[in-house]
Amino acid sequence: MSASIKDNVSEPGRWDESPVLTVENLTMRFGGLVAVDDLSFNVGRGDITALIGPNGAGKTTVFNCVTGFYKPTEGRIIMRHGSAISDAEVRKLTESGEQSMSTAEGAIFLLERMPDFCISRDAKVARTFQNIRLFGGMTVLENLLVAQHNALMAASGFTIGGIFNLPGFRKARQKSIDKAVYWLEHIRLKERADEPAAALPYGDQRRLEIARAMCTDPQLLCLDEPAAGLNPRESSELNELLQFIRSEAGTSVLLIEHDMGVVMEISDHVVVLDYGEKISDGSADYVRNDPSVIAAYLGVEDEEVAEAEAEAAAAAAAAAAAASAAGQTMSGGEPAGEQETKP
Ligand SMILES: Nc1ncnc2c1ncn2[C@@H]1O[C@H](COP(=O)(O)OP(=O)(O)OP(=O)(O)O)[C@@H](O)[C@H]1O
Repeated sequence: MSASIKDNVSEPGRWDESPVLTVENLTMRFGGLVAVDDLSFNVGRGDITALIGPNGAGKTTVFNCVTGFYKPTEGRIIMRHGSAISDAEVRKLTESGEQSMSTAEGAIFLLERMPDFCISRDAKVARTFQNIRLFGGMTVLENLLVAQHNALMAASGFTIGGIFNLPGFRKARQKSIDKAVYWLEHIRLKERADEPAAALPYGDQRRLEIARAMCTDPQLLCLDEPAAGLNPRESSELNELLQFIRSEAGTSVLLIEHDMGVVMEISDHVVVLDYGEKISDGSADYVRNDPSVIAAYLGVEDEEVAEAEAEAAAAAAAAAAAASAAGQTMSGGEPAGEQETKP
């Protein structure tokens, strides 16, 4: 398997070189409805990747396949822990029929074979939902501690260590409190740690939900419309948090988002779906100027897309011809930069 996704709608990028996640020929059918149709794309390690598209394009279905809520009808979803995992190792895992395999550098997981709790616990994929799903009656701090339940249970030896408050358990509990406080500081909610989560304003609840996901130490964080319902100030705080997660925590982010301001400002890589198919895949600039994307959002006819694509191709050919003519003129004389420096 090559990590590079070669097709006629993709701009190759660094996300193809060492992806943390590869979605390969993913298809999801609900009876006769094809919600996702032969979709392939990479999520670059340490990148913010946005999955966008009009309503009903299949974005949430892709998330549900990646996080194990749905078993895909066809296709592979490969999660890599470690940047130097070879195609041969991925092939070996696929042929073995197993769900995961350790490698010299890390591990590989085939998510389509795994139950959802193993995807979050072992493959380290965390997610948030379109509707906030905090524990409203628990305090802000408790919401972050409950996310670390697995580690605390293991440290307690599955009860005994916790009941007798043994040193190993005490240490693990302090570590989880320290981690919760670290994230509370970064979402600026430390002062409200003891308040019920439901009492927070909407934007704070969104950031708390993301912090709760971060407390599970994910390698990949999947966010379903994190900016929905936020005002401009809250949107900008969200952008700041996501950029912090990328740069400081080193976690890769895959997000579904309708707010194009947020997508264009923070995304390293954008994948566009329409009617379950990928119509564009590249940098924010690449997809912004892609006529198919403009058409999908504005709803213009196919002929107009063909016309726009023909115009874009003609403009590119004219620019290339002009550049080549200029190159021939220049090669006959002196380079422009040197001429300027001469007395
Ligand atoms: N469990 C399901 N059973 C049947 N059809 C479904 C199911 N889940 C999704 N669909 C259908 O699959 C298609 C894609 O839906 P999906 O929710 O993935 O789109 P989306 O791009 O996330 O849309 P939105 O932006 O509105 O959330 C839609 O036609 C939807 O009705």
